[in-house]
Amino acid sequence: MARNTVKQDEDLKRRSNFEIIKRLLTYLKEYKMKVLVVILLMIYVMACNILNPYLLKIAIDDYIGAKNINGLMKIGVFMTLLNLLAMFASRKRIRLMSSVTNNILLKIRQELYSHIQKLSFSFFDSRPAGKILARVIGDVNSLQDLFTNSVTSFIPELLTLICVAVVMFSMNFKLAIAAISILPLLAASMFTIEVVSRRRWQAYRQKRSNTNAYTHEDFSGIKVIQSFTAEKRTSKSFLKLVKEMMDAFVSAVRLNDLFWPIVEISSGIGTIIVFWYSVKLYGAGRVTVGTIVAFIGYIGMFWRPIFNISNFYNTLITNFAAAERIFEILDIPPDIVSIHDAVKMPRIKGSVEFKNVTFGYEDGTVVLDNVNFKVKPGETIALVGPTGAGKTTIVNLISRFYDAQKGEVLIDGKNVKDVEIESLRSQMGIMLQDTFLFSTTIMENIRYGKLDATDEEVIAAAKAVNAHEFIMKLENGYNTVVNERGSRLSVGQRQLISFARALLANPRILILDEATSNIDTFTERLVQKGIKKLLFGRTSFVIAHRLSTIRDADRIMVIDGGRIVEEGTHEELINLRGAYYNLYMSQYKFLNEGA
Ligand SMILES: Nc1ncnc2c1ncn2[C@@H]1O[C@H](COP(=O)(O)OP(=O)(O)OP(=O)(O)O)[C@@H](O)[C@H]1O
Repeated sequence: MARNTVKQDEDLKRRSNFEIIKRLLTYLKEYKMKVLVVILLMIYVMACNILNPYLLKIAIDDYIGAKNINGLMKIGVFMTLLNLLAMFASRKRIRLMSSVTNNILLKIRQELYSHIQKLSFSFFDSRPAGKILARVIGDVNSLQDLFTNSVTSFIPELLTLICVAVVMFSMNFKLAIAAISILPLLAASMFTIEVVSRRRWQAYRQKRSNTNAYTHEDFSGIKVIQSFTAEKRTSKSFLKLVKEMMDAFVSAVRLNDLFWPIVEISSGIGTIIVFWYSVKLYGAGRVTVGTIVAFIGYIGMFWRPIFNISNFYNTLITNFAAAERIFEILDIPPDIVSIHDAVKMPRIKGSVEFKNVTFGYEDGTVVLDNVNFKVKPGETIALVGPTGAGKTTIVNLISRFYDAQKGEVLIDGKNVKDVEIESLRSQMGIMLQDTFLFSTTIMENIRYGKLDATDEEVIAAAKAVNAHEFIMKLENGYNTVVNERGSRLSVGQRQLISFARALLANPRILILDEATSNIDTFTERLVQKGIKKLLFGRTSFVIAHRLSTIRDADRIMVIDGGRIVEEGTHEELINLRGAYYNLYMSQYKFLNEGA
């Protein structure tokens, strides 16, 4: 998948209008009864609007002229009731339709959210989080107008248009043809605008997404920005992105502004044609004055729905780009999925084997090159090697975050591709270097390891990894709320909490990317003890940075250039005087000896 950055526009496949409309309509299907009621209510309101002038005409001509107070009262009461009802109908329509729209938006958002959660790491590798956020929030919001006002008004407007056209054609065929003669020209102009406008709206959304992604990235990295006093530079980049977004918006809106003049001019020309032709027909004695007067009246009624339908079309174009962006994500198939007849992974005993595994993140690159190893249940493996060697990649394949291009990854003799992903991952504990804590209480953060754990179980896990003591010293103990990512805690404290979380999950295979950060000796001891407790009784892979962890491991695998270059215990490898020895001499000995 091509990689996208915050400042770069995304590539989007263009879809046909028909495809988008069809797909949007599927969301309305579930609410067809409600939508029908909304349409009927709208038709009622429109009929009232059409009837009002007629009733007024009767009141003036038949009752006021004839001084018929009784008749006038009756028609007055009738009109009041009719319009009161129309008012209620309008309110009901708005409420009903906004509830339908909100439900649809909720559904689309949920669909997007749960779909994105199923997508593999490679999807997230390929685009910044802010751009994903822009689609789930911004683009879905854009559909609101489309559903609330446009979809339902389209049908009544079309009906009105058809009714008026039928009346006009039945009154005088030739005049009716004259009245609609301008329509093909109008349709052609609209179509031309649509093609360009759609592209411009898509460009605007791309720019908006870039700004969103940049802001997201910027605020996530605000500490780095401030510590390198890069505020001015980032502000400049932000301004540039915002300006690009604004320009794209202006360019799209400018085109939209052409819509109304075109419709107005067409309506004007249409009316002039009817006038001119009526005079001609009247001169030839082929039409009465009454017909001409009625026709002029109907021309107005004919153009109003055209105005409204054009408005609908305009909204459609403006928001098609959002729909396109939403559907694009929904249509990305997750590439790491359970196969059709996947079996549930039984309780894992813990043997792990790599058989001729070759893997690259992108086509044509090789990160792991024909890797082979076997690990027995309960063994602790320390993965060491220079940066970029492929250590994280190995553990990524064990958890099946990516699939190997060649070879097999076997757990208890079963290929990870043949088992249900959930049953596999639920038995694995993955602890990343950068401990991720959510902005909630410490209790809830630990409970993340086992959602149904009782408070007592949470506390027991915290005690086991020596986290209890420091937690109790916090102002609200386990109910202390940590900031986003846990930034109010020290690195060591965050690690201890993540150990408790992992211990609570009680995984059969543990993957630990050991943090490198220096912490005070006291916390370091606690962390070391915590690690020991965690590793006990389960197969573990530790991307090790502490000499103590490496020494305690049953086996050390030295990875370099995507291959296992040495394997053995600390002593064996030191005696070998090879890659590990060199690594040890250059890194671990001096950095970790004191730990
Ligand atoms: N998501 C990714 N997409 C593309 N390439 C990647 C990705 N993750 C890692 N790589 C590349 O794969 C190679 C191995 O990376 P890996 O993260 O496995 O190294 P590592 O041994 O864990 O390094 P470190 O000790 O620095 O964490 C590196 O060249 C890296 O640039």
